[in-house]
Amino acid sequence: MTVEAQPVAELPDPADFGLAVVPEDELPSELLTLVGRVHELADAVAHTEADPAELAEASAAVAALTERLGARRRDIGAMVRRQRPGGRTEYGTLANIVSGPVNPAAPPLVLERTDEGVRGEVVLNGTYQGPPGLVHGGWLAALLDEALGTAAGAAGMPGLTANLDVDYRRPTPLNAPLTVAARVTGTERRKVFVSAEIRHNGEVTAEGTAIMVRIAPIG
Ligand SMILES: CCCCCCCCCC(=O)SCCNC(=O)CCNC(=O)[C@H](O)C(C)(C)COP(=O)(O)OP(=O)(O)OC[C@H]1O[C@@H](n2cnc3c(N)ncnc32)[C@H](O)[C@@H]1OP(=O)(O)O
Repeated sequence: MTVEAQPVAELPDPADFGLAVVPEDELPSELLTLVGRVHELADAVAHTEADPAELAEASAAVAALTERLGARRRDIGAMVRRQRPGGRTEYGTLANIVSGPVNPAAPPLVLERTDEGVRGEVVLNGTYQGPPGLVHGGWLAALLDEALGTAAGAAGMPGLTANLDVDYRRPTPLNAPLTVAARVTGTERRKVFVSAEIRHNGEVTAEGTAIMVRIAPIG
């Protein structure tokens, strides 16, 4: 395969494209704690059998909190800047639905670079349920997509997913440790070919390939 999608030595600063950038170490620990609590809250709500009076009380408390916290909203599209070992700088979408550190709906999946590509571990709670007791296939595709995109970015070739193919090999359990890994397998002009898989107990439960297309402003 030809190698014409050349990696860039240094990724551009998203601030140059008008996006807000928040250094990771400036995120208040109180916010991260709140995100974790709301993440757990969603699972509790999805599975509660509390009685109606308790539910009404909880609903009023949540509505009050929503109004209070929503009064000062960050811009959609804000990015997080992370300093990595060796002085490397990485950017991610702050409220990314899969890996965003401030998104309570995100598992979140934290992906680290490896010699091969990227790898991370994640546990999906009951809010990611599709079939009874199992992870929803759309969420598995989302995890794969994120890993595939991050692998391309980590290789210095960030882009958008043009095509995603997923094979579901085994049922993926909820509330169990999963590993997600991805790597670049080839390039051709602006196309970056990537592959990824999700494993439980070492066994592949889902795997996928994607074509990421490097986009002009960040190419
Ligand atoms: C550090 C970053 C970490 C990021 C992690 C986040 C991961 C999450 C990734 C996502 O979820 S991205 C969101 C979902 N994807 C999108 O919203 C993309 C929507 N599609 C588009 O914006 C455009 O279609 C796209 C930018 C992908 C391509 O349009 P372009 O006009 O820039 O490219 P063009 O159509 O000229 O195609 C360029 C090459 O890609 C090929 N291509 C385009 N679409 C394709 C497709 N669907 N399948 C196969 N190949 C495709 C096309 O044939 C061509 O190949 P050749 O070089 O061989 O001529």
